[in-house]
Amino acid sequence: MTATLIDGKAFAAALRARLAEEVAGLAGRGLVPGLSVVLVGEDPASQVYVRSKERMAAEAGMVSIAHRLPAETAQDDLLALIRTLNAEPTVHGILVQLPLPAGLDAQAVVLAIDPAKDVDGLHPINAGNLASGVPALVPCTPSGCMMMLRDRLGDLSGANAVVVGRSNLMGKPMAQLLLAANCTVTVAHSRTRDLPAVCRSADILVAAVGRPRMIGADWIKPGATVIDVGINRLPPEPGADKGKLVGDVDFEAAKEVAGAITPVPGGVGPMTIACLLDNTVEAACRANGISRG
Ligand SMILES: Nc1nc(=O)c2c([nH]1)NC[C@@H]1CN(c3ccc(C(=O)N[C@@H](CCC(=O)O)C(=O)O)cc3)C=[N+]21
Repeated sequence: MTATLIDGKAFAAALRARLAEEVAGLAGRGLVPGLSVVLVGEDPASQVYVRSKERMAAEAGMVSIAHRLPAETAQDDLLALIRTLNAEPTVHGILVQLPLPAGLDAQAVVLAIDPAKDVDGLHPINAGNLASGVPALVPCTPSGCMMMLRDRLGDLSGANAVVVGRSNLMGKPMAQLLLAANCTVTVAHSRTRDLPAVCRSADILVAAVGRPRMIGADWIKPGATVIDVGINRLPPEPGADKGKLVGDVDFEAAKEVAGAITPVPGGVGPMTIACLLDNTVEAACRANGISRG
């Protein structure tokens, strides 16, 4: 069996095209959605993502401003920037790129963000609303995964979904969204007993552990839908300057067993950025009392 490829890159491009139309309509009414991305330190991978977010926001007709701060930035200075962005009416979305350099308290920074501008959906108000079934700003990566699952499977009711990974940014909100879609949800992690057997019970398998190619073919139920959230850079081959980007799933092996699978790159990553733009439009509309169609 050879799996259907879930083309996140194409899906994201279509979503961004729809957003560009919506943004053009909003701009005609004098509202230009604005996103501020805060990047502390010089992590090269983070710099690539932040540039990509800026470019795609601009292509969708939105304003995106990156704030680049040195790794030695003091906690109070970072909090002061967040407070300035909270008070700035042209900024509708604030994203602080994680992880922060050592010495900075990410929890305190997230708490300082106005929940209405928290386009990462990390503030406890948004996380709590999601868990309570109240409309919330939902973390971008899980939203992108849900869009691809709904597109592929339609109704998810009754499906056995296994999420491997329990981070606040991905595993936990993913589990909440799957639960809200009436799946039977298992959240597995590094201490789970017999992880391969747990994964093999999944009709929907979402891998978000950050271990390159950990999930092999024999961990996958034949015909399952596999969403690979991992973005792992392998060490470069001799002579190459950049290592290969791989997921948490051994794609070449898994595609012979799964019913459908997302590739890395070109799967969840591009959807994350498109959903970030969607959240920014959502925040801008809510701030201005505009209901989206
Ligand atoms: N507060 C916060 N929110 C985030 O959402 C967040 C973060 N911090 N810190 C870093 C991670 C990483 N992340 C990615 C987004 C898009 C791609 C992406 O588009 N990847 C391309 C390939 C990019 C490449 O070639 O390097 C793809 O998968 O096709 C990757 C990674 C968001 N993150």
